[in-house]
Amino acid sequence: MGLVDSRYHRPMKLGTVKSIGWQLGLGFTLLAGICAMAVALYNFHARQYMGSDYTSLVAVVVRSQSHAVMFRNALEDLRKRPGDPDVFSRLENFLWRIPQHIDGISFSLQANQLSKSDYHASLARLQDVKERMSEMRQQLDGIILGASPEKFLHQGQVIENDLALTYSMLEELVHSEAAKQRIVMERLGRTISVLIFMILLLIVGLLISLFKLKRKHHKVMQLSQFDELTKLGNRRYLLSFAESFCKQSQRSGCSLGLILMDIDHFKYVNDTFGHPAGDQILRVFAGALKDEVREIDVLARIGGEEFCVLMPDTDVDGAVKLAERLRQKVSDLTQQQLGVATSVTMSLGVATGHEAIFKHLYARADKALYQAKTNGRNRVEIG
Ligand SMILES: Nc1nc2c(ncn2[C@@H]2O[C@H](COP(=O)(O)OP(=O)(O)OP(=O)(O)O)[C@@H](O)[C@H]2O)c(=O)[nH]1
Repeated sequence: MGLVDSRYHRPMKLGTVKSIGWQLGLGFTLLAGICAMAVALYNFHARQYMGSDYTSLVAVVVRSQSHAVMFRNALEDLRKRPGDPDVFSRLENFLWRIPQHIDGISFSLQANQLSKSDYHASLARLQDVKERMSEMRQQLDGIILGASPEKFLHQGQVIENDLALTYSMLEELVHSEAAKQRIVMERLGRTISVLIFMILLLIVGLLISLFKLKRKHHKVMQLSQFDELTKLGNRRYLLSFAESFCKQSQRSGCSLGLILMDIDHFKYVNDTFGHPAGDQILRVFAGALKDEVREIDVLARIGGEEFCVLMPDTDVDGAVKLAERLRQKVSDLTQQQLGVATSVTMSLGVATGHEAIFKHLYARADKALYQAKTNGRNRVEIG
């Protein structure tokens, strides 16, 4: 009498749980890594376009183009009305405003992170125009005092041509960059959608895996605590209640009862009718016990043909009464009920008390069971 016969218990599948945990962790890390790399790569590729405001840059360039046109008109007016003070003041205004716009455009080009090589030549030409305009301001002072405007007009026409050409080149550049930005933004939108989809997929995958893991864990717990043949709890199941029942009995002062049961001459049954018949008897036997015990009692199969009932709040009289009832019920099982052409009896050992340690209660019941066997079997003894 003693330990569980390992031949009749399936091994726990703890390895399965561990491997699922591994797969889960690895899958999550891989996906998270891929997502992070995709975002980082795209950010690097698209950073030139992210912070650029091409709409306002286009507006600045277009406005500057209108300055060039107005400057040309003012030059025309000077040609037609060389002494008109109104024309002088318009020209003065342009010679002051256009360089300021050139500074504004230079700043906007640099701030919008365009590729320097794309706008370098235009910028150099604008700087040159700016310098030439400061010379023209001095020339205009001379014209106001009566000098000939011919040189001024010629230089003004060259500058106006340079400005028109440079601004149209810049407009083309900014438009093409704005088109690229639109494409990048569209791609970015798609990438974000894909990422969100992947994250959702990841969450769903995780939830499914967690659900499966929980089910496997439940199954492992079942396998590790229950006996497949009789569907009763096993020794581990019994022990999971035993110590707390002992503590509770000590605290409440109520007696804890334990009945150990062992089928008599079961080896003979096996040898005579075969193992499948023995299994059948064990199943019927377990069912008969189950019908008799209270819900609060812990019924377990703790060995091959060895069973026990742990009963909280049960004194010796109550325990012996139940033991006798069980013994009677088993010996009354008919051949029809058993499904085998034989009858079955069992020996029982009873122990009750307020033991602090379950092992001590068990040892007393075990000793009583041994007494029942040696005193002729099919009987109850108290330990
Ligand atoms: N069919 C079947 N037999 C089992 C199972 N578990 C243990 N046994 C058998 O139960 C028998 C127990 O034999 P013993 O320990 O000699 O005890 P016994 O023949 O019942 O004799 P006593 O206990 O002294 O009355 C062995 O033949 C085991 O193989 C099981 O799950 N199924």
